[in-house]
Amino acid sequence: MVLIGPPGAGKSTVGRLLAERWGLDLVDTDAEVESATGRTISDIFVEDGEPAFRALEVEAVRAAVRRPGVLALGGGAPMQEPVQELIADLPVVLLEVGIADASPRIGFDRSRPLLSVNPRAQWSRLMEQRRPTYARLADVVVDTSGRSADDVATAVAAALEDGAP
Ligand SMILES: Nc1ncnc2c1ncn2[C@@H]1O[C@H](COP(=O)(O)OP(=O)(O)O)[C@@H](O)[C@H]1O
Ligand SMILES: O=C(O)C1=C[C@@H](OP(=O)(O)O)[C@@H](O)[C@H](O)C1
Ligand SMILES: [Mg+2]
Repeated sequence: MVLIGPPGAGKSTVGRLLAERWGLDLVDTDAEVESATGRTISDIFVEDGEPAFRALEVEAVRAAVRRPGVLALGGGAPMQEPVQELIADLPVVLLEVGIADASPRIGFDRSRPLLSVNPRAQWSRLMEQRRPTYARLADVVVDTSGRSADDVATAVAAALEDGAP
């Protein structure tokens, strides 16, 4: 199964919790890109630009969908058509969050380069653009506002009828 949603929705955290519950591997595309290149997401954005990061992200998804497990995508990954094609046959769960909950979770440090300047406005603008695509791709939507990551994992599992993917 695949987790999508805005930065701060908890995709990486809830993905790890679900993988533990189900005894499956977790692939977090950001972590894969960092370990494949030996560089941080932030350095890749600054030194090579966003298109270079997006190409690496597609390759991480391509490798991940070959094996069973939980796949946590970066927030921008589902906007790429090749990613949409690669995840088309997998159950897709959208983790929803508003700016009020996302903001303290993210803390808006430099680890998310798209949000390093005027982060709250950037987050809101990006999510306005992305929301229709997220909604179109999602089989299940789980609201994370005011819920712990554990509760979110439970809600995702219940929404998928406790069946591991
Ligand atoms: N439901 C939640 N409630 C509170 N904090 C959360 C929740 N989910 C994740 N977090 C925290 O928010 C931060 C961002 O979570 P992360 O999993 O990296 O989100 P994403 O991968 O969607 O950007 C982390 O510090 C994480 O511990
Ligand atoms: O929204 C985005 O475009 C991005 C989100 C990040 O992942 P998270 O959504 O896990 O924070 C990471 O892939 C990169 O900084 C770009
Ligand atoms: Mg993440």
